[in-house]
Amino acid sequence: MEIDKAIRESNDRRLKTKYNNAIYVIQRAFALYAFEEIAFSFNGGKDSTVLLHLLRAGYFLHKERPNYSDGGHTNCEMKCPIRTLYFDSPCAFPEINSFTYETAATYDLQLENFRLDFKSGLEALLRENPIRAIFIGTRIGDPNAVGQEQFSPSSPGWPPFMRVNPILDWSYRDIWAFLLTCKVRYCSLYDQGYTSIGSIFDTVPNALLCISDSSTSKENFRPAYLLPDGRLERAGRVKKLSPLDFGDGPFINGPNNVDAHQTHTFMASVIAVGDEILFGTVEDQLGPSLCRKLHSIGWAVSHIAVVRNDIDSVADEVEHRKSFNDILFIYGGVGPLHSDVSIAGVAKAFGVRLAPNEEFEEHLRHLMCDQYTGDRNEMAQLPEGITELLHHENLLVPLIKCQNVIILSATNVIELEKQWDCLIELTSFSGPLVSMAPFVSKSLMTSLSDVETAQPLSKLCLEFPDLCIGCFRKSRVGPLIINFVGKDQDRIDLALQALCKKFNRGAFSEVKCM
Ligand SMILES: Cc1cc2nc3c(=O)[nH]c(=O)nc-3n(C[C@H](O)[C@H](O)[C@H](O)COP(=O)(O)O)c2cc1C
Ligand SMILES: Nc1ncnc2c1ncn2[C@@H]1O[C@H](COP(=O)(O)OP(=O)(O)OP(=O)(O)O)[C@@H](O)[C@H]1O
Ligand SMILES: [Mg+2]
Repeated sequence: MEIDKAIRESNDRRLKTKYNNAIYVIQRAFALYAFEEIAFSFNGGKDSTVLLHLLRAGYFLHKERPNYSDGGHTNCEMKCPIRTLYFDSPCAFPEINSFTYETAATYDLQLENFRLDFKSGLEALLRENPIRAIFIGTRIGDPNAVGQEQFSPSSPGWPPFMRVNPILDWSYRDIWAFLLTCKVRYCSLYDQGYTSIGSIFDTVPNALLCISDSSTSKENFRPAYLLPDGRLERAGRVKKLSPLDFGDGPFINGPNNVDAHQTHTFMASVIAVGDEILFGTVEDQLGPSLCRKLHSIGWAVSHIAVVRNDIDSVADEVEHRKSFNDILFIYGGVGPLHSDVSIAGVAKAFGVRLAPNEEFEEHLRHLMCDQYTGDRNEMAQLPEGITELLHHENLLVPLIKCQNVIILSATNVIELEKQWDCLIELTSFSGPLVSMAPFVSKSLMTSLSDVETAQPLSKLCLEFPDLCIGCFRKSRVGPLIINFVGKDQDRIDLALQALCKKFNRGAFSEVKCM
């Protein structure tokens, strides 16, 4: 069988291991379920193309004992008449559509076409025709791979079937090594710079493969297999909104919802991890800096905490804060040292274990070169099932997001600045850090005593519950500064006038710069 032969003859040991593991999963599925009860979810993408050929090889090895005495040349176009599900969509690229249909015909796939969304299509299918297992080309790093294993039952609320993910642990490089080693056809879009293909509305060629021709000012793209860094596979995908990502948080109305922008203020909390800050030997500068940054994009900060380098202290704080805030930032205690417990604390707060994250491991390997200590590198262990890596070309290592917790590796303000800018670029439109209507503020200064101002100010707070009216003084004997913060300039002006009216003219002066 040509696929099996090509891999066996290759010198790529990593590819061989990945291939053997995937074939093992496929054979397990063929042994567990009747052939008629198994389906293959095929959409013409590169991952499902790899899976198709693995299924052909697995089916061949399952059906017949391999016979290499003829050099493996028989069954060159080995068919695999497996039930194949294609969720056809008017938004699919025509190249993807034609590749899917042509490939299905070439290999005798029993194509069942759906013009419905995945869930409704699967519900209709399972009502009519029992299916117990579906092969899917999901890979770690796909947004929907979180929490999945090679055999994962469908999610609650979905019709019941087993999702079989034979290439879950394959990297971008593995995918291309396989397609090129086996010399199989793949969709032509991958030769035009597309590296991951969604709909025509959310997919463009990957800018990292662009070769601009200055003489014609035309843009050309190198083929997908030349992408030097598989971590940026999805750079051509316009990020979609996921209302589930943050439960009732900033996603719920979507970023374009004017109402959400104008009337809501999202809430963030900041957690610093560091015994040194608590000893007073190190001054935390990241917390105040994060507060300013959050304020500048219209977010309110509900709380800053400093906790010890201790898993339970981190876990308690995260657990307590994560449900009351739209986002939590945590920094300090990130790394390979004994005191770096923040990631473990986050895992504990969510009740999940730490598990090796292959994608993250690849980044660390890249970063550390010979210092990297291989599979046992503790830094590559991330909270299982809740971690999403946020990639940006300016970051050597992606940011780690565990549901609504962002783990920052920054240790000083300059590093924080860089991570923040990337985070904003990645998420200010599509979440989690949706930019909100900015805050506006005005400040008044007065030499009136606290006793004189206390009651009128209390009343003012009741009259303007939408504003944050705060007071502070730089010294006990110096002037009192009254700060009005809100999202509506007119309301702030009204509150200022209302306060001034309660006292003699000239009792207050406006402070320009705070
Ligand atoms: C055959 C099949 C089964 C799926 N089963 C589930 C499921 O059990 N739970 C779930 O949340 N999503 C399920 N999905 C949806 C996927 O998680 C994901 O949305 C889909 O692969 C599209 O990825 P995209 O949104 O990146 O295009 C399934 C999709 C397919 C094609
Ligand atoms: N429209 C669809 N019809 C059938 N299966 C689908 C569809 N969309 C996704 N799938 C299944 O989900 C898997 C993951 O989709 P995903 O888009 O991540 O990968 P791909 O399309 O194979 O490759 P690429 O990442 O290059 O787009 C596919 O391999 C396929 O098994
Ligand atoms: Mg795709």
